[in-house]
This record gives sequence, C-alpha cells and structure tokens, in this order.
Amino acid sequence: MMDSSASAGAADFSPFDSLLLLSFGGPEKPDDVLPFLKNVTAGRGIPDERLIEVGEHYYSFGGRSPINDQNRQLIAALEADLERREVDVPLYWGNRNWEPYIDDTLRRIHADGHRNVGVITTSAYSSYSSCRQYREDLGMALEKLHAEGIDLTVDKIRQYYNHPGFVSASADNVEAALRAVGAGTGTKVLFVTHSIPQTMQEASEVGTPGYLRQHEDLMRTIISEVSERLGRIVEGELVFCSRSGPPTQQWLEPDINDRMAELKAEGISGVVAAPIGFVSDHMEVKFDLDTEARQTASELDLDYYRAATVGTSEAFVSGLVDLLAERAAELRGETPAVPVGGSLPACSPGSGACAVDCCIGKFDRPVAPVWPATASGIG
Ligand SMILES: CC1=C(CCC(=O)O)c2cc3nc(cc4[nH]c(cc5[nH]c(cc1n2)c(C)c5CCC(=O)O)c(CCC(=O)O)c4C)C(CCC(=O)O)=C3C
Ligand SMILES: [Fe+2]
Repeated sequence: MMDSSASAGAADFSPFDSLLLLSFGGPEKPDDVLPFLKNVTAGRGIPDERLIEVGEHYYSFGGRSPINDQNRQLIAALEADLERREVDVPLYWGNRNWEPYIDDTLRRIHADGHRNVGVITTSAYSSYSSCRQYREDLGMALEKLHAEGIDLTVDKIRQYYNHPGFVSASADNVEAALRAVGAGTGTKVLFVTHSIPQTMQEASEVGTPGYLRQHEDLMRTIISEVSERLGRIVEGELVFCSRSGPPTQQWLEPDINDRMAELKAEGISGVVAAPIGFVSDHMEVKFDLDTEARQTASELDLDYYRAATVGTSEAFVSGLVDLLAERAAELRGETPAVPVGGSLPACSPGSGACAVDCCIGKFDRPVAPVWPATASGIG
C-alpha cells in the first residue's frame, strides 16, 4: 500500500490545482433517453433495432440511469478522502454523453481560476471505449475551449485495473459473494465485463497488454487471493455482456447467458456473477446482469448471485486518490512507487509507456493528455 501521507501533513497534489471525475453519463428522465443514446452512438454504427431495445432497458427503469447518482456518491467519497489527507484541491464532474458535459465543466474550472486538471475516469481497463475515447473527449474539449481563448492543461491517472486499491476491493466483493452463497463445489465465478468489438480488442494490444489480458490477469489475481482466504480452490472464468453492433461484426465472447446454458449442461449448479469490468451498478449491471442474466439463470434452474461492484468502497476510493498523488509526483519529476497487484506492469502513464497511437479509433481526433511513445512500447 502506498503511504497516504496523512500523518505527515497535507499530501502534495501540485501541479494539479483542480481535479475532474470524468465519466460516461446517463439519462436522468424519460425525455433524456433518446438524446442520450444519440450522443453515445453518434458515428458508431449501432443498428436502430439495438437502440430501440436499449432505450427500453432505460424506460423499464423509469428513464433514469443509476450512473449519475453513483458518480455523485463517488465524488462525495473522494472529497471525504481528500479532506482526510488535508488536500485542498477542488473536485469537479464531467461526462462524455450527458450533463454536465466535459467542455462545460472545463469552462467552469477555468472560470474558477484553475489551470491544471488531474483527471480520474470511471474505466479501469485499456481500450478505445474505456481509455482513448476519454482522452479524445478531453482533446476535443480543449480544442474547442482554445478557440474561445481558454487554455487549460489536463493529465490523467493510469488505467487502474491492477492498482492494489481496485484489486483488493474487487477481491473483497468476490469473497463476500462466495461467503453469502455458502458455496462449496459446483459453483463457478463468472467474471463479467463489457464485450467490445474484436477490432477494438486488437487496437488495445498495440500499446498495452490489451483489454482481454488485463481482465484475465485481474481474474487470476482475485482467484488466487480469494482461494487463499477461503481455504479452497475457487473456480472462475471470464464472460461478457452488453454486446451491441451488427451481428456481422465479431465481438468478444462468450456472452454470459450462452455460457450459463453450457455450464448447466456441464453440471454446474450455480454461478456468482462478478462484474469486474464496471465500477458501479449502472445500467449494464442493473439490466444485463440483475435483470437479463438473472432471468436466464432462473430459466436454466441455476443458482445466481451477483457480486458487488467496487462502488464507493474505501480501498477503491483511497486507491484513486493514491493514483492522483502518484501522477502528480511523476509530473513534478519525481519517481513515486507505482504499485501493482497481478503479473502485468502498471499501465501508462505510471510506466510512461502508452504509445501516442495506443487504442487508436477510427477518427483522426486530438487527444489529451498526449504521452510520447517510448522504447518499451508496452504499458
Ligand atoms: C468497454 C465499455 C465500457 C466499460 C468502460 C466504461 O465504463 O467506460 C462501457 C460502459 C458503459 N456503456 C454505457 C452505455 C452504453 N454503451 C453503448 C455502446 C457501447 N459500449 C461499448 C463499450 C463499453 N461501454 C461499446 C464498444 C459500444 C458500442 C458503440 C461504440 O463503439 O462506442 C451504448 C449504445 C447502445 C448499445 O449498443 O448498448 C450505451 C447506451 C454506460 C452507461 C450505463 C448507464 O447509463 O448506466 C457505461 C458506463
Ligand atoms: Fe457501453
């Protein structure tokens, strides 16, 4: 664990004079659903039928995604942690797809007199959707603001799937779930994440170990940690949810529903779904896991239990603040400890190795922060 520096007075967050939680965003009321979905899918080639279907998921929850309230809670938890460390740097909130939009928030940050923003995103892994696209969002917002005569500097923490805070919070959740179901043999842990197109998976392998290997690494770390804590071998595998895109396009498989049917046929009696791909119980978790996969399990007569997401757990939240402190120290030219749990190295910028063209998308868009490619090439 990193030293939180709490006892040694205020932790040094310079050069950051402001912080930003950058997230996906979601609708707050039924009228928001369609404009939100248009924002998400602009230029992404998602079939209309899929959009209508996903719109229904939101309407069945009153047209309100849980994600915004969860981010408000995460902000409150981060602020409490910063206060404990006597760090007097304000934390703001911006989203890719819904209010408060990133450019509006950056404008506010500037108007409040701040110039150097430290960013946390709500995505733990490397891929276009979960890392680079946020850098593009920042890059495009900065370009827009620059045209208005407003200039800011942004930097962000590394992808944190293997940061000890995220790893231990995730392991705690799997352990708690297995204790709750009192499972012995015959129960399997299905580690669940968002499916992505095969092409996006391949792009993620250019400058990092890749989306898939990162999940597998965390899964193995959790399995060995929880097996040790429970004193028995935990069985688990990686499955996917929330596939979209046209059927002709290859996405990561197996889908959790398909895999549960096979496992039932193989004699498995129950599953624990552990959503390691998501940091809170947003719509993918509430609909794809708690509604759809639970229903599939019930039809298959398979016991089903969903493990918690990291949410606002202490280990996760203080890990994020440690990551901000780590990045701030790097920007001051220091070489802070870059702790990892698992067998893969720290992701950029902790290792300084994220290539400029890492996880490149299909558009030629500016990115911020811009990290130079390094000789090692692997982050
Ligand atoms: C890797 C990944 C994460 C995890 C990392 C992260 O958290 O960032 C994630 C999170 C989320 N995805 C979300 C919602 C949606 N994602 C969609 C579409 C897509 N997601 C993709 C990937 C990911 N998505 C991809 C490759 C697409 C296809 C379109 C494209 O290539 O961009 C669509 C369009 C309809 C559909 O096709 O499902 C929606 C509505 C919400 C908000 C939930 C809420 O409202 O509570 C969250 C947190
Ligand atoms: Fe998504």
